[in-house]
Amino acid sequence: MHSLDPVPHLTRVRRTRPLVHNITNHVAMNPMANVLLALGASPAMVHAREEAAEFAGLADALTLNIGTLSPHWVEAMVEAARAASAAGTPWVLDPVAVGATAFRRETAARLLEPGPTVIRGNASEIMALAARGAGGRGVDSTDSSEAAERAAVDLARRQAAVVAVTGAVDLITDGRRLARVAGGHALMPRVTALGCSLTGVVGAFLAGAEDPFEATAAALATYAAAGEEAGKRAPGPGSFAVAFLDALYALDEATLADRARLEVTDAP
Ligand SMILES: Nc1ncnc2c1ncn2[C@@H]1O[C@H](COP(=O)(O)OP(=O)(O)OP(=O)(O)O)[C@@H](O)[C@H]1O
Ligand SMILES: Cc1ncsc1CCO
Ligand SMILES: [Mg+2]
Repeated sequence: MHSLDPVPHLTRVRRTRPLVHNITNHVAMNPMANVLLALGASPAMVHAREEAAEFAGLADALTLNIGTLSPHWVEAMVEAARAASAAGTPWVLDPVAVGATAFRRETAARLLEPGPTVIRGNASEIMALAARGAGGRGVDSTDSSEAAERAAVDLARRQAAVVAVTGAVDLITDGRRLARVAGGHALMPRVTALGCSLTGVVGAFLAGAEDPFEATAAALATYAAAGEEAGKRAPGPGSFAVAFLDALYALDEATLADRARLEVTDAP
């Protein structure tokens, strides 16, 4: 068992206020920007092909999400990914519903090429991506994160990337280490784009981090702690969405240290 303290990572994000460039889906655009602001990062949603690569070169981190694709956006994403990789800027791929259609599979394959720092998806998405095949029904997971453990470790090794699988328990692996983050709240998957927004939070934690595996696990532990706090106050998804932003904003280092349920072992 290795130890991993998420607190210094949250401190770094709030101190440095990283500029996070996101090309995300139409559903996530607003909630994701609000989540990043509540966290203490600076979001920018910049998707035109004419400027995506240039902006990726300025940002502290980039995140790409294939939730509501169109051909123009795909080219913007590919160019932004190449620019980030060339500049040594960390970037995250969120392969929304990748198993559902050929367009998504082909786009994900093109985006794996320039080498994401982190791949963050739900269990069905990570299993489909690892198998290079179909799987899952849509944007919601039909599998548990435990079922995706082997796929996550294999994908991390094949891509030389960190892979994060979210669900009731989150898994994070770099192919060598495996972290489990418990906590969060059952209302989290009942609010749209909370996973997409988490992808932005992972981007914020990657900015200036030495170890992307540790930074990703810290991001997921922070998210789970905020979700747990929000769940104490919200009776349903509508109020949960608001309570979650407030909880993320209010989350202090002592509460994170107290709430974080994070364990790290060797990957199987
Ligand atoms: N049953 C659950 N209990 C606690 N936390 C959960 C549960 N399911 C998901 N979460 C948390 O919700 C967040 C989003 O994960 P989820 O797997 O729902 O992403 P997603 O499917 O990509 O979401 P979306 O596509 O709607 O943005 C993560 O922080 C995860 O830990
Ligand atoms: C609902 C939905 N449809 C495409 S993207 C998205 C946001 C959650 O992934
Ligand atoms: Mg998702």
